[in-house]
Amino acid sequence: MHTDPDTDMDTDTETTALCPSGSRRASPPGTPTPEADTTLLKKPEKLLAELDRSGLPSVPGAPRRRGSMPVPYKHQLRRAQAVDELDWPPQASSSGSSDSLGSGEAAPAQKDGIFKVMLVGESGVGKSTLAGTFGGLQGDSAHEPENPEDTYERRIMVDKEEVTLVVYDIWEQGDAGGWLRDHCLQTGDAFLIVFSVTDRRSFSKVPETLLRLRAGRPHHDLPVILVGNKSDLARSREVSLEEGRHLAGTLSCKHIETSAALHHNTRELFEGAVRQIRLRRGRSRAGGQRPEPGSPEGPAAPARRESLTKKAKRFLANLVPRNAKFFKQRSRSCHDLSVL
Ligand SMILES: Nc1nc2c(ncn2[C@@H]2O[C@H](COP(=O)(O)OP(=O)(O)OP(=O)(O)O)[C@@H](O)[C@H]2O)c(=O)[nH]1
Repeated sequence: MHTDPDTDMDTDTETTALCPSGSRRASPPGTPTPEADTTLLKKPEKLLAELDRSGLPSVPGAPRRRGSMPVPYKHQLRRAQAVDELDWPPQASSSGSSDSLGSGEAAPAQKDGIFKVMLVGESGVGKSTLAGTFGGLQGDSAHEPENPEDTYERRIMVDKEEVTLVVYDIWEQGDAGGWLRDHCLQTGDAFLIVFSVTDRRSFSKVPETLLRLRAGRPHHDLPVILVGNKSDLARSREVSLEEGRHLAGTLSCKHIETSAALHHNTRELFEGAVRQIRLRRGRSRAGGQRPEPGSPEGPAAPARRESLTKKAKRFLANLVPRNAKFFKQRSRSCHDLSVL
């Protein structure tokens, strides 16, 4: 059992729950946001509210939509319609994030300071509990089903630089969750694939989830961290630390074990996600990112439709690194979230 009080998130950071109108409650730095002031929404409504926020007028001084105002017509559409009729998928931003949610018309410098992290994984592995630890919530009452807080925004210091980290816990299982999963895929700057070390089934689903993520953003070098949660439950452990690391090495991901219940390694996880995004942004600025196909510097767009076999091969090639030396390097450092 680990008890590590140091792993709690910074106390000098600011937490902002996103409100229904999509406008954030701005509290001055250092002012704690009262929990009672937090407006709780169900997941789809929260997402629409976020979409609304990205559509706010960019004119300085223009009024922001209040909760009492009617929702714009496009947001009153059914989910499927809304996806079809809004420009989808959104264009990738220069910062490497599609920015369909959240940052709206932010200046590039601002965008660079916003890091969007998606919690994904099977049901019951502890995604909401992890998100709660990030949001500063504590105790069981924070995770009552009628309080489905699922998006947290905090300003945190990582390596002496302040960033705005937004953590989304909106991943849904099953057919009904397809729309939200697509949003997750297109929006995230980094993905935390959470499994429970006490549930081998959730671990065995990791490659499939990763494949889905990489297939959804084939031309992006997505930061992905495998998170073995519930490490405090030593007696019911079904997945060893070595197995987790080995899988991460094989899949070219990072790996960390956490206990959301004890706040063990949770701070390392979220700060690590920021570092992974920063490293990739730095590399892409230095010219190392793979260009989009069809772009002047990228490979020519395929003239013909690919066969299913070819597509499958390409997905697998993306999943497993081709170069054995590279693979060894990656697998050795998969637990170090401060390096690529
Ligand atoms: N012992 C222990 N229990 C945990 C930990 N993390 C989460 N739990 C418990 O596991 C259960 C499921 O946690 P959730 O956070 O709801 O899991 P989830 O992945 O969000 O589940 P869905 O909302 O169904 O997708 C809850 O009873 C949590 O209290 C942990 O680190 N240790």
